Amino acid sequence: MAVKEDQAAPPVLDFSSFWSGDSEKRAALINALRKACEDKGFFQLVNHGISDSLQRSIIQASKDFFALPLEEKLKCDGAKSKPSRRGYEVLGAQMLEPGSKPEHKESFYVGEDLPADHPRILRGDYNCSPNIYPEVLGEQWKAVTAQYYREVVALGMDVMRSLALGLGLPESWFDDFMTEPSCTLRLLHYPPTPRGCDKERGVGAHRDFGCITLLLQDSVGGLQVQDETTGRWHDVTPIPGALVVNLGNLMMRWSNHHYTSNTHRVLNFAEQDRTSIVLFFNGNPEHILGVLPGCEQHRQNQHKKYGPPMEVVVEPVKVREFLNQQYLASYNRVQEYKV
Ligand SMILES: O=C(O)CCC(=O)C(=O)O
Ligand SMILES: [Fe+2]
Repeated sequence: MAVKEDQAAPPVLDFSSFWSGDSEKRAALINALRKACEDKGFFQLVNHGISDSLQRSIIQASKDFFALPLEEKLKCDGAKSKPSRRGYEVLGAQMLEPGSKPEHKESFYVGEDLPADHPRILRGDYNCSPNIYPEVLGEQWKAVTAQYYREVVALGMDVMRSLALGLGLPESWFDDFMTEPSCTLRLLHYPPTPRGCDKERGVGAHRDFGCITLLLQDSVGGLQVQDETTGRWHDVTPIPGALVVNLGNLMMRWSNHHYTSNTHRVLNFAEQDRTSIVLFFNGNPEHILGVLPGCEQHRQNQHKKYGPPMEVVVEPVKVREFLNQQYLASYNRVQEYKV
C-alpha cells in the first residue's frame, strides 16, 4: 500500500477485505471506512475487483469519443434528453461553483442500458431514457461502456453494504433502496484549464449531490479535496488502478451529518488533457429519505467553515426531488452567467 506523505489526503483502503472470509480484516476495513466517511467522506479503494484491462478500456473509450471532430460529437448531443441526461455535453455547460466561470470540461452521460420499449422508459421513470451512442465508434464502444457501467454499479452496491455496517446497520439495510438504482456514468474530458483568470475551473468547488460517487481518474491529476476547517486544498493523487470514492449530499442528509460529503474541485493545470470516469450512484429515485436508524441525533459539523453552506433539513424528501434541485441549480447558473 502506498505511503501517503500528505496526511490530509484521503486514506487508501483495500476493498478485497470486504469479500475475504477473514472477519478481523473485514472489521478493520469497515472501521477505516466509517472513519473516512465521518471525516471527509473521501477514500481511495484498491483491489476493488474492476480489472486493469476494463479500466484501460473505459479510459480509452472516453479518449476516443472526445477525440472525434465536434460535429461528430454533436450528433450525440444530449441536450434534448433532459431530465434524463444522456450523450454529449459541450464545454462550459455547467457551473458548480457560484461566481466561477462555466466549467472547462466536456462530458458524455451514460445510464443503464435499457431498450426504448422497456416498461421503465415507457412509464417515464426518473433518469430512464435510451442511451445515445456514437455510431462511428461501433459496437465495441457500446459494449465497453455498458460493461464498465454494470461492474461499477455492482461495486457501488457492495460499498453501500460496507457503509451500512459502518453505521451499525445490517449489511442488507440499503438493499431495498438499491432496487432499480438511478445511476449515471459520466465520461469527462478536461483540456488544460486556461490560466490568467482565477475564476477558471475544470470543475468548480462543490459537494456531490447523490449517494456515493466512484471515480476512476487517469494519471494526469488535478482533483483536489478541501480541508473544510482550514480552507486548504489537498491533491487527490492518482494511484494506478485505484478508484476514488466520495459521499454525496444525499448520504450526508440521510445520515443526519454522521457521514459527510466534502467540497472538491478539478483544476487541470497540467499541459495535457485529463480523463476521468465518474459513476454517480443514487439508489431508487422514488425512495423517501428520512433519517437513518441510529442517526436521529444530528451530528454537528461546526468545524466545517468552508465550502457551500450546509442545510440541515429533516423533512422526508424523495431521492429524485433531492437530486433534481441540485442538478438544476448547477445548469441554471450557466444560463444566468454574464461575462
Ligand atoms: O473529474 C473528477 O475528477 C471529478 C468530477 C466531479 O467532481 C464531479 O463530476 O462531480
Ligand atoms: Fe464531484
